[in-house]
Amino acid sequence: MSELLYGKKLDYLYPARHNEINSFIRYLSQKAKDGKYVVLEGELMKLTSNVISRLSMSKRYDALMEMIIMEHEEARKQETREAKDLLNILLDISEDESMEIKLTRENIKALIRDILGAGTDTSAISVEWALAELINHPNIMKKAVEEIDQVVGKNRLVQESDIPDLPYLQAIVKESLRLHPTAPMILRLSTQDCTVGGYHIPSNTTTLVNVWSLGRDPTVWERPLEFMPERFEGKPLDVRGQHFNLLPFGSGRRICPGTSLGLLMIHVTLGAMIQCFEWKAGEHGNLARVDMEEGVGITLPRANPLICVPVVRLDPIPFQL
Ligand code: HEM
Repeated sequence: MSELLYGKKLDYLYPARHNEINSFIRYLSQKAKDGKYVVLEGELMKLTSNVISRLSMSKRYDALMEMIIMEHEEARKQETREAKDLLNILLDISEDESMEIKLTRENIKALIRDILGAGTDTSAISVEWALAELINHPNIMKKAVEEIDQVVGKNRLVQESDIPDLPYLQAIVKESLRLHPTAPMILRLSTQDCTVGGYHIPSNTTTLVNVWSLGRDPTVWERPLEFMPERFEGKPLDVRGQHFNLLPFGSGRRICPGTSLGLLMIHVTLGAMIQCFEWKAGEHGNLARVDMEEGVGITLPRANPLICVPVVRLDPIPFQL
């Protein structure tokens, strides 16, 4: 990856970046001329997704989305559309005359961009951390695999509808999200003066909630730094914003809208990975454990990528659900 995005190759891709930055500056200068404000977060997101999209596929994000929207619209006319996707649902909403607020094409593109941006990294990194913990805790791994074998068997793949019957897997996911929340800081802006924990917070103040340290608070969690899924067994503690020492998806009005999807993805991906394979740490599968050092980033990545060798556990692998 760094080969691809480094040195000469990066120079080669310069015109696309240059072009996009020019358009961005042009857009800003127009706003300046008109004396209008700019919502920078959205505009910068547009800039970066256009750059990335052009670098990787020679099309601006906007043009790419336009093509995809047009394909969807064509299929909708001919009623040949297959299973619904989010874009189809958003197009349904945008065509609904009875809606109080009209969803524009721009809104649709922005929503899809948000979803792509917020939904991919977080879910992937969560699975990576959870698997790393399991590799380092063979007894917990063994218990999780036994639960899956008992509930699902060996002739079909674990699926979403199995999750309610896999309480130990659920406890593992909660425990991993407690120690490794992929959005370690959440932001809030106070709309009025308030007092939190004895501190006065004036209105219009940006505050950061440190989800990472809430999950490790020794006054709340017993042996907080240990990976112990058992702490959740038989407890009504969940991760959906009701327990303020466990907020991997945030809480309140701005709670992560992808919580359910994210949780489904993590459980099923992790479940299937350990159902079908044993995981040996290291490039040659010869390491006793994997390191758990955290990297730098908004989504709490690992410092070093998790590299391990999958060894088939079920032969044949039951690809059917
Ligand atoms: C393990 C997976 C995920 C984690 C840990 C996670 C975590 C979070 C957190 C902590 C927030 C901020 C919430 C707050 O401020 O209270 C957030 C926001 C958001 N998440 Fe997720 N997320 C995950 C998966 C997803 C998925 C799969 C999607 C979409 C498909 C998604 C879409 C979003 C969006 C659009 C926001 C912004 C919401 C807003 O600003 O109102 N997330 N996420």
